[in-house]
Amino acid sequence: MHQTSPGVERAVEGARVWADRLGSAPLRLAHFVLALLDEEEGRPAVLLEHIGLSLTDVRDQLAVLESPPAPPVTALFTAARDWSIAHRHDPEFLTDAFLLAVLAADPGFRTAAAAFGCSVERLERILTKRPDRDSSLPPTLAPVLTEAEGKSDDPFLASPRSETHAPNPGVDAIFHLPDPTAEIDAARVLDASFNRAREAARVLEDYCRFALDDRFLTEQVKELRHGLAAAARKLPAHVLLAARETLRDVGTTATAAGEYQRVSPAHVAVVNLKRLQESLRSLEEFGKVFGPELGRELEALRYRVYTLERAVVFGSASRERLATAQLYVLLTRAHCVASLDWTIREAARGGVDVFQLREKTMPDRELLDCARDVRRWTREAGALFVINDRPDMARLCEADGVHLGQDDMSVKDARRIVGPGVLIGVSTHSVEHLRAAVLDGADYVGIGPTFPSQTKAFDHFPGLDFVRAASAECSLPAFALGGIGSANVGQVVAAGARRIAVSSAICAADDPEHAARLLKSALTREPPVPGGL
Ligand SMILES: Cc1ncc(COP(=O)(O)OP(=O)(O)O)c(N)n1
Ligand SMILES: Cc1ncsc1CCOP(=O)(O)O
Ligand SMILES: [Mg+2]
Repeated sequence: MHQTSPGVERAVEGARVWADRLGSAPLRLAHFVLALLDEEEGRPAVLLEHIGLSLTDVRDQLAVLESPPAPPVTALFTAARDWSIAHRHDPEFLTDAFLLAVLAADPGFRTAAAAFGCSVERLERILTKRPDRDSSLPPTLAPVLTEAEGKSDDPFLASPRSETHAPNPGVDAIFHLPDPTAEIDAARVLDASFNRAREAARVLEDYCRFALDDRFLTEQVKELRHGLAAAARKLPAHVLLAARETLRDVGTTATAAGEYQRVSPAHVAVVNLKRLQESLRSLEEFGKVFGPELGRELEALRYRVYTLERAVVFGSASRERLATAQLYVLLTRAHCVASLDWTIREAARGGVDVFQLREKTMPDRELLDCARDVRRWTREAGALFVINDRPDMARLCEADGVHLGQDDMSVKDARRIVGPGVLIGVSTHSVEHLRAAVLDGADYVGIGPTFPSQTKAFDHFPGLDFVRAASAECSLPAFALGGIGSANVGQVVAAGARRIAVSSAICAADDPEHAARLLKSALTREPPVPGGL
């Protein structure tokens, strides 16, 4: 009677399912391997991924391989048990030992598996930390190393004798702890936390990609996932695998009350950002048990998640607050044909959603008085009010937002003045500026200058190309500006913009309501471009 683990029992049942699925009358060795790989979090799958194999590729190759009929399952059990006794002093063998037994059960199959990277020797070395190449499986199940394996293109197999026992040479020395219980305990936390962090990052990536349609944030999360994978590779697989006992994990049945409640995709993102931070903190702390390097690397990843959280969470709030804002006007009293309050009233009637007070030379006391007036008039008109350049003024006059250029105060410093509830806009002139603004926590961006402007002189115009690039890049509210009027707004919309900011086209118009209406209808006429500004 063999003592197997539930994972092995599931694999034996799964092998029959694979045989049926592939239309094979005899049960073949490949069917066992396919069944073992069905459990993505199981030891065999983790082991193969650790050595750099793609599970999809391995499955595809196994599915078409004409592998030999399997010997009686008791023979496989015996080989796995003997291996487990020899290496783990435990007759109760686990799925990884069973995988080795299956791969070694037939010389032809062993060679075929080695050719696509699943060499018995290579897997065994990782599981046993042994630097030598000789398999310790019983001779019947462990034929000599074949020619085919030595000639493989696989980097792990191409020069087998130069390879040490793990893909990351030297890590065992670093990670080996003198107390095996401490090693297993710490490794078990790391194994679970890596899985948790990887899963949370995947959920977040899906949110950025499919819910936000945000290419830049999606790439940021993907990079983070790769950073996690790179950190995980610094730990030898045998340390993690030896510690993996999901079936005996007391936490798998304990669920918190809120576990199944998610009110929106944004809520899913927030929960998973927290989950990612918590797992990284756990990784960082327990990683320190194995040395300072891993702790430091994981700490850097955790800080990246905080930045990402700000971009995703603040970004979502800004997207919501500015969801319907399409037409934004920069007001300078001297450029208006009549008074500011009349201009605001008329323009708001024509559909202006946001007004910015842009007074570059007004003395502070006058500016604050003016800003307080504009605050009142914009509130009456039901529009948002932003003040240019000056977070201090924004705070004093209770503006809805402040706008900052590349040479103005940083978002971080402005945030300290205006607090969390005030919108911060940032001028951007390139994709690099745009990416930085997203990570800095901007609530919206200005995109420009697009065309030569009567309001401000420029010597460089990122133009419509930048409008196009920006609309493909990020989901933060973005207003194209610079020389935009009724004559060229169509080109801006065609380049992907759904929001614009203008000054002279409305301030200097005899009929600001009509001018605003023309621009607004150009913005709303076109069907929204997917991922457009
Ligand atoms: C909505 C919007 N976008 C860009 C700007 C330009 O800001 P900045 O580059 O700081 O130039 P000044 O306007 O301060 O001269 C803006 N004001 N608003
Ligand atoms: C301040 C500023 N920054 C980029 S374009 C611009 C002025 C926009 O005004 P106009 O719409 O009159 O060109
Ligand atoms: Mg400025």
